[in-house]
Amino acid sequence: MHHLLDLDTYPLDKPDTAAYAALVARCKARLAADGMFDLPGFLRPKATVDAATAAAPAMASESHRHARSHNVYFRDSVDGLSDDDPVLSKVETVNHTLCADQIAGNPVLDLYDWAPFAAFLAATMGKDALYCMQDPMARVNIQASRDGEALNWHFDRSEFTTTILLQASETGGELEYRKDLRSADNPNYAGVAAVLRGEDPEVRKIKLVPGALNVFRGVDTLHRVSQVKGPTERMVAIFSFFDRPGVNMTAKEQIGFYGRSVAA
Ligand SMILES: O=C(O)CCC(=O)C(=O)O
Ligand SMILES: [Fe+2]
Repeated sequence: MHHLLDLDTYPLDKPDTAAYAALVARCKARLAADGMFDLPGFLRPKATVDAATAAAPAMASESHRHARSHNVYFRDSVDGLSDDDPVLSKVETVNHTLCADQIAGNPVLDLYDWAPFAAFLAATMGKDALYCMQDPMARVNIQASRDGEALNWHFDRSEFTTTILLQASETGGELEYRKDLRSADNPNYAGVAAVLRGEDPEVRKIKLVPGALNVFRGVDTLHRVSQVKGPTERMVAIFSFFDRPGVNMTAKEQIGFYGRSVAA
């Protein structure tokens, strides 16, 4: 893994060392304070460029263009809210997705299947273990956003989101987020509406650098990727982990996310 990852700075391969414990403690503190941590230079510059370059032809020719009008919950209705509640207002998202079965040989798949990666992520999240998905499509996705496109405001369905930016756009493509906007027992609709109106001073913005590992609590951190501007597409690898092994999507889910299914 040394050729792919900066294991001198981030010793994921040495879980029994004080340096590893210190790194995990730092990430946990960042998650608690900011709802997010990022590790610049995690994927080495050459591996980052290689991953983006390897994905580019398939991205141009066979990615799934996913355009949708959605609310922050990706749900048609929410109990207790009328359909015209501002919290349910629709925003537009467009992006282009390559699934794991379309990026064979890409370095990001080697990283995904390297057991210390999941073990490290679990440690930062205070979990006993995390497991790779079995699903041949969903395991790792590479998503591109092109000139004028954005991933709009949403909460994630999974508790944590783990990404590595592979290629930045000239401008735009920043991750905007508002940590701790809701919790399991408080949906905080007024707070959600305030963010959507652009009136929450606690919204923060981070311009990720290519190669940085980024982890955030997407389930209660409202977030979006701002509109990309310029000829270079923003490309990000998204890694899916679960607290149990062997998770697959249903055929319906695959079609919903990717426009095709490989499920039996
Ligand atoms: O592209 C990013 O940086 C964030 C991706 C994201 O929010 C998601 O996949 O749910
Ligand atoms: Fe998200």
